[in-house]
Amino acid sequence: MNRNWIATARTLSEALPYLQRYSGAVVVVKFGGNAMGDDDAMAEFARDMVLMKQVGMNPVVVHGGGPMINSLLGRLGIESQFVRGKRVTTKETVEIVEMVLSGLVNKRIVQAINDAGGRAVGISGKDDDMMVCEADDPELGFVGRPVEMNVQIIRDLYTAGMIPVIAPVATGMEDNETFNVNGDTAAGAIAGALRADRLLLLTDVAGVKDSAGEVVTQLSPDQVRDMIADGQISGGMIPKTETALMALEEGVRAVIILDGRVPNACLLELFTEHGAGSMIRSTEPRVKPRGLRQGEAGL
Ligand SMILES: Nc1ncnc2c1ncn2[C@@H]1O[C@H](COP(=O)(O)OP(=O)(O)O)[C@@H](O)[C@H]1O
Ligand SMILES: CC(=O)N[C@@H](CCC(=O)OP(=O)(O)O)C(=O)O
Repeated sequence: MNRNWIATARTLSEALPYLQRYSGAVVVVKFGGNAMGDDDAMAEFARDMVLMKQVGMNPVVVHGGGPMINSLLGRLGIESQFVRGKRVTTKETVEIVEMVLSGLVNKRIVQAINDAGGRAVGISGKDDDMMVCEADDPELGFVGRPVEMNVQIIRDLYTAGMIPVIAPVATGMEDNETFNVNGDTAAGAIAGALRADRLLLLTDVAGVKDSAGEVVTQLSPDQVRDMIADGQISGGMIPKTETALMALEEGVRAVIILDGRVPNACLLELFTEHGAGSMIRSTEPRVKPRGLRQGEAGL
């Protein structure tokens, strides 16, 4: 018998406890612009989402698209400026941001998931007033901080068999303003409001690294706070880990920061003993299941 077939059968068999464990689980996946890569990488990500849905999980995709916004702004002769990881967003820029995120990037992901056999529906925080924001910081202009979440639309979509794909653009409380929301912030707010079982933050590093450059596979919120305080966590990893802490406080069971450029990163994390990246959670250590009865909670 072909050895590859035997290995494939074993891999499927080994995935059984994880498939049981995650049946019905809500998994919010933040797909950052840097993790998106080329068409092949996009197609692979889409297949992972469709597989998760097929085996009974409820994936919810929240995407970024910072590099794509930079590119269009550059072509228009507008310089990109960031303060503490967030884009300074003028009234003019916010139009470009919405065009790129709700248009180009959102529909590219929707199309890839549909091509892989799923049923993706693209929305932004504006749809059904899902995410209502106020200004984050006057220095940043039209950058929003979510203050009111109405996530029933997301539940309706995944209950009906669809995969929601969400652009981090939102409505303001007054004057019909449009706000640009950092993708990590939006994913954390959505995962928190859904009380998601998992929040996966796909980025372009292997995980949270310590001062020796080693990925720390398991972290408690206190360890994360210490690493921010002593400078081991810096730059773009600060808003990411702060988002993780906030999501945990709101009831998300665990947050994983992982490298989205690794093939099948989400499947590797969810369906193998190996796991991937850095898991941040409050209580028990990272225990992998030995085999659960159908319907038994194991998260
Ligand atoms: N302790 C750390 N572990 C890993 N990455 C870190 C750490 N501290 C700072 N970083 C930086 O954070 C970056 C990830 O944040 P960012 O570039 O904003 O990601 P994304 O664009 O995917 O949202 C890494 O590329 C790395 O340069
Ligand atoms: C306020 C703010 O910074 N918004 C981000 C939204 C996109 C994003 O977060 O994209 P990545 O996940 O690819 O970085 C921006 O304008 O770039």
